[in-house]
Amino acid sequence: MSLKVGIIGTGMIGQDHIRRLTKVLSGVEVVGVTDIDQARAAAAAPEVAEVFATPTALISSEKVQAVVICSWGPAHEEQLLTCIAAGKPVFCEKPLVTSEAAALRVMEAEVAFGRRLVQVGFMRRFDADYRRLKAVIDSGRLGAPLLFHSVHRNASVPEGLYTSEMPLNDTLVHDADIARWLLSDEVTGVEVRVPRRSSRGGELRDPIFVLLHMASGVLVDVEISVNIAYGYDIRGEVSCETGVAALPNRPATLISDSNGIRQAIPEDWRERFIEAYDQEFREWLVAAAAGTATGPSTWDGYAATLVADAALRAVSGGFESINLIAKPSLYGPPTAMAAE
Ligand SMILES: NC(=O)c1ccc[n+]([C@@H]2O[C@H](COP(=O)([O-])OP(=O)(O)OC[C@H]3O[C@@H](n4cnc5c(N)ncnc54)[C@H](O)[C@@H]3O)[C@@H](O)[C@H]2O)c1
Ligand SMILES: O[C@H]1[C@H](O)[C@@H](O)[C@H](O)[C@@H](O)[C@H]1O
Repeated sequence: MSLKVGIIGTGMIGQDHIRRLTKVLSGVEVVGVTDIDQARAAAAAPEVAEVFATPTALISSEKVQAVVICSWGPAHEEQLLTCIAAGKPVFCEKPLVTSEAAALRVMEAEVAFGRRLVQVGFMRRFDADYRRLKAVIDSGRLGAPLLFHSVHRNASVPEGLYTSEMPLNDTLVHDADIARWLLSDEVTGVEVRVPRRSSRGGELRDPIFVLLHMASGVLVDVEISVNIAYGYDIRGEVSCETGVAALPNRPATLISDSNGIRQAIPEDWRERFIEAYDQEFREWLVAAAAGTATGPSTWDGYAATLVADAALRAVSGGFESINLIAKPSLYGPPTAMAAE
């Protein structure tokens, strides 16, 4: 039997996830869509799907068994709380929410419900290259990790929609989450440096350099560049005591012509992480069909939100510390930092 899913937000990633759920994956049916732009929702809706007037109407419909949230970050809180109140499993695109207070409200509601319902869209955790990198670190054969270099480059970002806070509260959250996950660690403090501004980014602080201090003492440097022009370039390298482990360059067809020999670079996140998104939804569908959620949790979304908040405060210079609440047992054993 197929899981009946409703989609909130039918913009770039909403449309890509509709394609994935209707054309790539099995065991799922998209039965409803909604967007504040009703014409966009209608254009994106698969033939069998109903276009709902509001997120609340979609979430409360008996037709919809589980929900996928692909609206803008600031809209996520209300939609998540409505899903939790309805007891429906929900996949929420990152960022979970855009403030600490909102993250705590969502966590409180899910803990009170008593069962995990929320999976956050940190798709890098489902990427085969990142999974292999983590297996090497976890095996311990290179000794303890000491430094992690994370490079996050976007060719461009949507003009007007991508605001000055977003390098830190929309883009950096991926690097914060992957650092926590790869290193099985928590971020305890953040520093930010703003170098010479790219002339391509208008008023945006771009690029931006972030240093994450982990509870173990590992340092993570992150380059965020969101107007790099040449493609979507994601790199990661972990220096350990007796060796270095890095993400591979993605295999792509080698083109030889009068310009030389070259390999194509992915254009954007859709291309770079296409298999990771497929896998994240495969795993979500299994858990959602059982009425729950696995993978990146509300706790992980909360931790990444605190990093974003601290980074926004650290823009003016200095070190900003992060203080997580004690981890509710719903999200697993206490982390190093929460236990201190
Ligand atoms: N995991 C990833 O790699 C990844 C990639 C892209 C986007 N995202 C995330 O997905 C979300 C959407 O991003 P996008 O690039 O598709 O943006 P987008 O602007 O293309 O689409 C967002 C859509 O949501 C709709 N919307 C906004 N608020 C709404 C509300 N309150 N109710 C109903 N509809 C609403 C908008 O009208 C728009 O159609 C963001 O949170 C973004 O950070 C994640
Ligand atoms: O919403 C997108 C998405 O999360 C991408 O994966 C990231 O690279 C972009 O910077 C961000 O704006």
